[in-house]
Amino acid sequence: MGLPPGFFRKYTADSDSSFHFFAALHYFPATEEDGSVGLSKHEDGKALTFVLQDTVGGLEVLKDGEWVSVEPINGTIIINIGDLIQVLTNKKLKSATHRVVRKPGMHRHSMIYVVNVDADKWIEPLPEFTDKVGKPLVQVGL
Ligand SMILES: O=C(O)CCC(=O)C(=O)O
Ligand SMILES: [Fe+2]
Repeated sequence: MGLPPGFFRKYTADSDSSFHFFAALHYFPATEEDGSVGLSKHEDGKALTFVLQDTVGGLEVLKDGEWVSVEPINGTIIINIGDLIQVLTNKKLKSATHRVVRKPGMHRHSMIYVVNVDADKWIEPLPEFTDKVGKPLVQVGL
């Protein structure tokens, strides 16, 4: 990204207010009654999400208007860019739209670790990612 090592440390100095969190998720098998939506399409709102999924699959990412399956690869962790990083980088790094589709007859498990920033940090595009006027494309206060 062209930023010095440790640059983001100042955004997570106060771990009490940044409230990173871990969650273990269980998706039940799809049924005719309930359908197959596990998580409807969304973008992650914080800084980063680390996702560890089992071998069932079902995580999909929207790429050029098409849903692409994020196939489970043993021993890998998926890192999702969240909205906060998208804003800081002025959309150079994109917060991907994704969803989880449940499969018939299969329980799915995943674990997520969400990295946030401190509650009092102002989030707008960093000068390194703006034009000469420094004009942000979007601005969010958290
Ligand atoms: O369960 C997964 O694989 C992804 C979960 C997810 O996208 C989320 O919790 O935001
Ligand atoms: Fe997500």
